[in-house]
Amino acid sequence: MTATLVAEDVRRSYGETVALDGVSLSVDAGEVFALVGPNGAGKTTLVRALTGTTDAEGSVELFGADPLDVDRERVGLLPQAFDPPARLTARELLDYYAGLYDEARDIETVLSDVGLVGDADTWYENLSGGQKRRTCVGSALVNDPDLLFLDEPTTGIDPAGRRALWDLLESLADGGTTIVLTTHDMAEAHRLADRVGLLADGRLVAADDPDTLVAEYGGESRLVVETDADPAALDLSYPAERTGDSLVVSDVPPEAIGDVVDALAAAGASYDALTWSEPDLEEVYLELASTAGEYGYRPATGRLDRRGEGDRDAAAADAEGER
Ligand SMILES: Nc1ncnc2c1ncn2[C@@H]1O[C@H](COP(=O)(O)OP(=O)(O)OP(=O)(O)O)[C@@H](O)[C@H]1O
Repeated sequence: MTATLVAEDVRRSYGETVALDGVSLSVDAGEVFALVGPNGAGKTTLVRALTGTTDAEGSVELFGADPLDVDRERVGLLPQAFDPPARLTARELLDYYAGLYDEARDIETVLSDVGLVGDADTWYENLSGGQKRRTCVGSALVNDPDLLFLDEPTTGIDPAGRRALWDLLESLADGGTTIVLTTHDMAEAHRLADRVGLLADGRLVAADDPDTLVAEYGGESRLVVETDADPAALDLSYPAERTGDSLVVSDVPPEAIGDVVDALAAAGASYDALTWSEPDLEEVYLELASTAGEYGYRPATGRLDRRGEGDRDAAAADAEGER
C-alpha cells in the first residue's frame, strides 16, 4: 500500500502553548483516517500542519512532496472555520470555487451530493448553520480531490444530513479518495474510518482500526439492572457493584444475562429494567483522553480498567511505532 501522507515528528507551538508535541502519522492511499480528541488537543493545528496552512517543525509529505508543492488540483480542504462571501448563493459559491481549478465537478451534482438543491439560490448569509456547513463541504469537493481534509465536516448538520454525508464520503473513499477528517462524533469516526487516531495534549496516543481500539481500550460489556438488590446477597459469577439506583454487572456475555436474572430471582430480588451494552469508541475516547487536560472525564461506574500515565505513554509509543 502506498502512503499518500507521511508526517514525522510534527511540532507546533503558539507562544507557551504546545499544540503539537511530535506527531508522526502515515495515511495510505484510499484510507479514511479520523482524528478525534478533546477540545484543544491539536486536531485543527495538525490538519493545518498537514496541509501546509500553518508552519510546523518536522516533516510532512503529501504524494511524496512538500504540501506547498503538491498540485492543488489533487487536494481538497474544509477548514474548521470557513467564511466565504456572504452575499453569494450556494450555487454561485460552488461555481466560484470550481472556477479556481482546471477541472471541476459538475456543480449541480455537488449541490445534490451535499443536499442543497432546494437552497441553491439562497445567499450564504441566509442559509441555516447546517446548510452553510453543507455549502462549505461542497466547496471542498468541487475539484474532485485525491486527498481530502475535512475539519469537523458534519458539525451543525442534522442527523439525516449527516448520514447522507457519511454515504457520500464512503462513496468517495470507495472511489479511491484518501480522507483525513476530524470529528467529535464517535459514531461518525467508527462508521467512516479505517483507522482512528486519538490526539491528546498534542500527541497521538493511539491509532488503529476502531474495532481494535474498542477491544483494547473499551473495557468490558456491562449489564445495568435497576434494582435494590445487594450484590453481596447474589450468587453471581461476574463482578458487580452498586451505582446509584442500579446494580452494574461487568463482563456478562449476552447469553449469560439469564444467569443474572436467575440469581436475582433466587435472592428474592425484584428489578424494574435491564440494559446490556457493549463498549464502544466513545468509551475508548473517554478512557484515553481522561488523563489529558482539565476537562478529562472518567466514567463513574468503575467498569473500565484504570490506566496510568505510563500506560498512556506506552499507547503513544504503540501509535508511533505502527508508522
Ligand atoms: N492561532 C492560534 N494562536 C494561539 N493559540 C492557538 C492558535 N491555534 C490553536 N491554538 C492553541 O493550540 C491548541 C490546539 O488547538 P487546536 O485548535 O488545534 O485544537 P483542536 O483539537 O482542533 O480543538 P477543538 O476540538 O476545540 O476544535 C489549543 O490550546 C489552542 O488554544
